[in-house]
Amino acid sequence: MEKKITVLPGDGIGPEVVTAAVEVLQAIAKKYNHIFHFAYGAIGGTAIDQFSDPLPQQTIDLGEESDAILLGAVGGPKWDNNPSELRPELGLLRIRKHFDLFSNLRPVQAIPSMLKSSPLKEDIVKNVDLLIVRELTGGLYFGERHRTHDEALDSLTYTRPEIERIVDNAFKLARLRRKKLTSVDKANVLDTSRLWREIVEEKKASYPDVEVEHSLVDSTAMKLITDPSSYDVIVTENMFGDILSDEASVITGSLGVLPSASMRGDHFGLYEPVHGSAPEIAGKGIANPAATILSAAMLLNYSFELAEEAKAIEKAVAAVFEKGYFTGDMAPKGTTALSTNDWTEKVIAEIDASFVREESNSY
Ligand SMILES: NC(=O)c1ccc[n+]([C@@H]2O[C@H](COP(=O)([O-])OP(=O)(O)OC[C@H]3O[C@@H](n4cnc5c(N)ncnc54)[C@H](O)[C@@H]3O)[C@@H](O)[C@H]2O)c1
Ligand SMILES: CC(C)[C@H](C(=O)O)[C@@H](O)C(=O)O
Ligand SMILES: [Mg+2]
Repeated sequence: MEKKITVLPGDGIGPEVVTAAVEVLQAIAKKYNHIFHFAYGAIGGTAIDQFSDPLPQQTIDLGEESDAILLGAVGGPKWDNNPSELRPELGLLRIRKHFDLFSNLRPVQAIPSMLKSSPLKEDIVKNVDLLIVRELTGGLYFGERHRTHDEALDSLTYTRPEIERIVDNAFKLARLRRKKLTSVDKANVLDTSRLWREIVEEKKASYPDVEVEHSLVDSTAMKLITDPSSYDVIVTENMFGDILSDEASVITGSLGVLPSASMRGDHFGLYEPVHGSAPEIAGKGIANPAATILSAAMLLNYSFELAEEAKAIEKAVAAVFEKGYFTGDMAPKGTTALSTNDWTEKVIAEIDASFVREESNSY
């Protein structure tokens, strides 16, 4: 298979974790005889520095010409006092909107070897396998806004079609999993949430095999920590999904392992870790690349329908954790943490080794 991937490293640790993921994709291409063309573009703070624009037209054009986008992270203190139209984060919001990537999938799985890295009790996290489906192109992030010296406005709007498409998407995903859908809102206060809840109730009839519950976002935040294994698919609006997904990283022990896929309903997608640019550790070569490597696995699975290759990456990552290799964010006390490069090499070695094993099994 021959495919074109746009790579947008971004800021902070973005370039470090993206380099790791590209190396893993190259290893997969070599082993499975695929050709992946990587075309690099600018986004975020580095794009502001080079082009005075957090999402230059060249970057959009690259994305248009490619089959998928792999992104690192944007943002950092250097640009924190910029005017709102020159913020790195705006590049991310604009690329999501431009490509209509309304469905952001954020899986959270606690694999046994990670359990010791979680501050939560092993009993609580051991069976967690949930998927947050976050609406990504509406809500507060894209509402009418205004700012004067003494007043600021951010508005939260959702239309029926915007809610319908993400809710449908979540029901379909729940069907492929354990068939339980938790819709998270703040319907005791917000009108957008009441509309959201009404639509989930209407849609329920089309998916009679899926069990549905409604849950208020504040108590969901609590239950996500006290009883995370009770969730299968969680569907929610943009801002709630942003907050709950960072919270869910506590289950796995680090933000550095949560991947994501942002989809628009066909095979095209943008893949990025849930975490940000972690400026305080940038340039040190110690960032955890697992989230971006696992995002690359999602890319292979969803955009290229290469399920076996995606599985090979996931298995390799799990095997590296299983053997007790961790970067600093996850390494248990008293153990030596691996650098980003060394940890990535372990993953590539696992991919190579498993491939040799499978090849020899076939004779
Ligand atoms: N998708 C994105 O590009 C994205 C997402 C979130 C935040 N941001 C931006 O990132 C900047 C920093 O934000 P923040 O500090 O609130 O969030 P962050 O996710 O960058 O970092 C939160 C904490 O997690 C740690 N961390 C994150 N990823 C890690 C990794 N791969 N390995 C090891 N440790 C990791 C950081 O060191 C920090 O302690 C801000 O400018 C913010 O706007 C960007
Ligand atoms: C950087 C920011 C705009 C972004 C968001 O809020 O969507 C980030 O936190 C994320 O989770 O991808
Ligand atoms: Mg976030």
